[in-house]
Amino acid sequence: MAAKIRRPIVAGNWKMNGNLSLVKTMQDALAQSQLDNMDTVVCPPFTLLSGFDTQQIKLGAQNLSVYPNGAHTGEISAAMLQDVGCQYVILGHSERRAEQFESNELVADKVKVALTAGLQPIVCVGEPLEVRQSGKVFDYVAAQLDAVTQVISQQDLLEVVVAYEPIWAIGTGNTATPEQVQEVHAFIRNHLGKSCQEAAAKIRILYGGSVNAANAAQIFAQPDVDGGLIGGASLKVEDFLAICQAAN
Ligand SMILES: O=C[C@H](O)COP(=O)(O)O
Repeated sequence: MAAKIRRPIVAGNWKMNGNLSLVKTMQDALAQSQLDNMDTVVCPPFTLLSGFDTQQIKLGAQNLSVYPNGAHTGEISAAMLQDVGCQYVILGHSERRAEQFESNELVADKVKVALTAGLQPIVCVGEPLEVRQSGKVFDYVAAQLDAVTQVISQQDLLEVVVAYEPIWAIGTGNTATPEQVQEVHAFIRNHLGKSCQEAAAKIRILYGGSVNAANAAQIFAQPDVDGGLIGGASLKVEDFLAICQAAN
């Protein structure tokens, strides 16, 4: 396999899980690991963000408000995420698109807010099962990407991380095959290249959807896969470390 020019990332999306005890065990385990050739990012719920030592761990949030600080009850701003040491923020996760009715346009606006604040967005895209069965995966993913590229500059696109997460693979154990993953990742890279050729070469594209310690290495070995966005397995310290090792 040819060496990859892009630095791998593995991000653990805890979703609405975890507690202070898991923060401590994850923090201690990652501090002792020697994952020097990659970026390891933990994305716990907002309430646990300040429990991590950002000297040792890269932190990400799972969402941000499209608004700046002010009278927006229940919202968390980009400035607040920076204040607790976040470098990344997951945006457009399919669970938020479905449960919180986040449109392509709202996700794109949030990406712009994150970039303006100096946070690196991890932008999630990916199709539901019926779209895959109808053969329209590329059209679906292209529309999600285009909403973002229409509102940000080519320079800002270089700071974006994309996560391809087919919805049918999330939390189901039905991991996409390495061939299915590579096919869509190559499409994403090529499609982004139409907006910015430099981005096509440099942008990091993660796969998410039932990645575990057993299947990570084979998925990460695909040429256009630069790491993973990990859900369930990121809550188990040993499994998460094993997945990170596979990327390292
Ligand atoms: O953000 C993470 C993804 O939704 C994947 O979740 P999963 O690893 O539990 O399938």
